[in-house]
Amino acid sequence: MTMKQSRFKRICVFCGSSQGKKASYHDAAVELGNQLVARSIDLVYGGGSIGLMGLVSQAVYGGGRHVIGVIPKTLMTPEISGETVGEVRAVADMHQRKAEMARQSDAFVALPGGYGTLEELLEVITWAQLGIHHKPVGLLNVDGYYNSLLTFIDKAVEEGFINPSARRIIVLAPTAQELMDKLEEYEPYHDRVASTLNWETTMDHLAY
Ligand SMILES: C/C(=C\CNc1ncnc2c1ncn2[C@@H]1O[C@H](COP(=O)(O)O)[C@@H](O)[C@H]1O)CO
Repeated sequence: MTMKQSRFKRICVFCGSSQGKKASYHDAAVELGNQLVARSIDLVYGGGSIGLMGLVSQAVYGGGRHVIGVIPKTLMTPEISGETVGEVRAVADMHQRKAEMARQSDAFVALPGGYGTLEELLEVITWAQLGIHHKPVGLLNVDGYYNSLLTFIDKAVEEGFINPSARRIIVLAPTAQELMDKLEEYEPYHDRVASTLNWETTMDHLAY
């Protein structure tokens, strides 16, 4: 398959350190890895080989692309996180990990996952809302896994806690191919107030 040159060099994937119960989660992780390979995009992720994290990283590495696993030293043992394929970047803690993953990437994609995935996803959405970065944030809603989160977010919009224009920060699709196509077209979100904020001292490395 010939593919147009992607606008992205590296994409950061957040996903479960478990595989979940449905084969569709497993399949989506492999399919996302294959999409990155087909589009000549490298992977940044949380390191290790467990759960969906292992599946997506092995698909990208096996397809010949570069993989960067950013992992806190405490989680680096094979008993806890397994082996990382590709390049390992050891960091001091979870905060440094997220900053480094964000710094290294041109976009973010979340697959199904638990608390860790949700926290990573919501942080990059919040950072986009505040104008800390202008990188696309994709949500791969495999088998409607995130429907209840999306319903909650719509409720927060309705109740006046999320600006309707900020709802579009989340780029949503049910398959990896559709999501990647949408991310390629995404126009960065800009908030009038956020655009006046100056994050340069700590966050200028995130500018897209
Ligand atoms: C100590 C335990 C698990 C350690 N496993 C992890 N290894 C690597 N990265 C992890 C781990 N746990 C969380 N992460 C990060 O959060 C996301 C996955 O978390 P989730 O809660 O499984 O959704 C992932 O993107 C990583 O960056 C306890 O068993």
